[in-house]
Amino acid sequence: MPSGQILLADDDAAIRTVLNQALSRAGYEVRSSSNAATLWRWVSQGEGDLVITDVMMPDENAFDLLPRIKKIRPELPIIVMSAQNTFMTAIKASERGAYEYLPKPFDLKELVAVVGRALSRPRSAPGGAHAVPENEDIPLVGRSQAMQEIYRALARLMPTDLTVMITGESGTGKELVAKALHDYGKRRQGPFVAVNMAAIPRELIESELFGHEKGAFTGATARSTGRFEQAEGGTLFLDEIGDMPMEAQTRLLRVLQQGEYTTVGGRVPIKTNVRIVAATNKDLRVLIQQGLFREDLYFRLNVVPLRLPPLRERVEDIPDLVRHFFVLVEKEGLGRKQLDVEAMDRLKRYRWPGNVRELENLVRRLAALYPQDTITGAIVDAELDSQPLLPPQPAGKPGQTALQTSEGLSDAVERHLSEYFSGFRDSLPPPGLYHRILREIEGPLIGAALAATRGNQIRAAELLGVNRNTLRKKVRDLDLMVVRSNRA
Ligand SMILES: Nc1ncnc2c1ncn2[C@@H]1O[C@H](COP(=O)(O)OP(=O)(O)OP(=O)(O)O)[C@@H](O)[C@H]1O
Repeated sequence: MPSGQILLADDDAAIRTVLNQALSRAGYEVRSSSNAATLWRWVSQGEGDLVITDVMMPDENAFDLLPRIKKIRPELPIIVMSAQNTFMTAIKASERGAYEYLPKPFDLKELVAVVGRALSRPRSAPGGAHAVPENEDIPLVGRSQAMQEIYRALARLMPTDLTVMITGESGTGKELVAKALHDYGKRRQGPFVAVNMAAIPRELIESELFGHEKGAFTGATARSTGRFEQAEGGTLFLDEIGDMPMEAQTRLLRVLQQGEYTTVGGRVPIKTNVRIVAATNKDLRVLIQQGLFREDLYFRLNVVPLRLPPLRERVEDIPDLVRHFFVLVEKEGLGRKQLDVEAMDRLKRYRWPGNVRELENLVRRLAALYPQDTITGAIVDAELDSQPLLPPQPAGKPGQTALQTSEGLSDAVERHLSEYFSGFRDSLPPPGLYHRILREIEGPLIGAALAATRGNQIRAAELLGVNRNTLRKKVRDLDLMVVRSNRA
């Protein structure tokens, strides 16, 4: 049974009661208060093994209190809860030395797990507070659940130098996330250098990245520095990493393994101190199967994977993003507009194949081309005319709803398979394809059913129309993670 005293501060009595019950049931002793002053008194008297606090309290903002607590008791873990779920909240929590940040509402089981982890971590490793620039324009916009996860992951990554692999469709914000990791991380005084593998001729990639010596190849008339050298002490963002040729992959692997490289045509190993953030919109595991990407490099790069969801999976972010882009274009001298309800509805039902970039471009067009202050649904229709809309949210019972998206599932699978087969050119994929493909479809299907039922396996089995035991076995066999929530 775990033990320890928890100091809890939140001005909402209902939240105090619920958390008190959950934590007491888990074996902790809880003292709770509705204000920051009492929390501060307890902490300064040396009480408590862990603090859980809301950000907005009647007498003080917890972000102002945190540095004082850290000063007198640097090893006391602090968990911050907030309903103000922006990127900056997550970053500030990390910057002020919070052990963890939980956007409200959260799962009680998760809170208890975080408390358990915080209390069992080695005492000599206090959550490293690091100062980040004050009051920046918020770089990442969106408060959807999916973005909350990204913010929390970013906040945890800020004080580290870990290699990060960002995946996501084109235009989902991969470069923006890489830049935020740099700008708010501990290397922000160093350079941020971005290289797009798809934009450089393949035969020049090695020299671009690692530099070359004079005479290394025809046309190399002088020594040239590479991007690694330019990024020394900072971050190197390797975009479209799936397009990196094999030879360059081998050199990159060496950097990740040994922290050194040689220039093209050079012999002397050069030590390097660069944080690598890679990004791709391709499935690297498919490239590995096709022999186009080194598996060992994949594992070295994929230390912390971050998946950016496509915009159609977080349509609730669209109003915030639209507002954000209108503010940006206003700063550039274009008129500020607003969207009527119908126009916003159209945007939420659109597929957004180009994701946030496409939305940003649309806002620019609306600001530049239309004199009226209010943008109507008809205008949005005219601007998006060639693109298919998603069907409206079905109102009928789930059982009556046809399995329908703007691209049929079988069309998508067919397209995927044809790309997969063509990757093997004259040969065939490895045997066992039937079961491999079915597994790939089963995983997301069961995952989606569990997510929709918040991890309730009985309801997920009903939804899927399979036996409960069958579902349990599949979850085990496919090694799926089940996240339960009491909000099911
Ligand atoms: N969450 C967000 N908040 C604000 N702006 C965003 C967000 N996500 C993306 N953008 C904007 O959308 C545009 C595209 O983002 P970005 O270039 O980072 O995407 P990407 O995934 O790297 O695209 P690609 O794969 O095509 O290189 C940029 O102008 C970026 O500023």
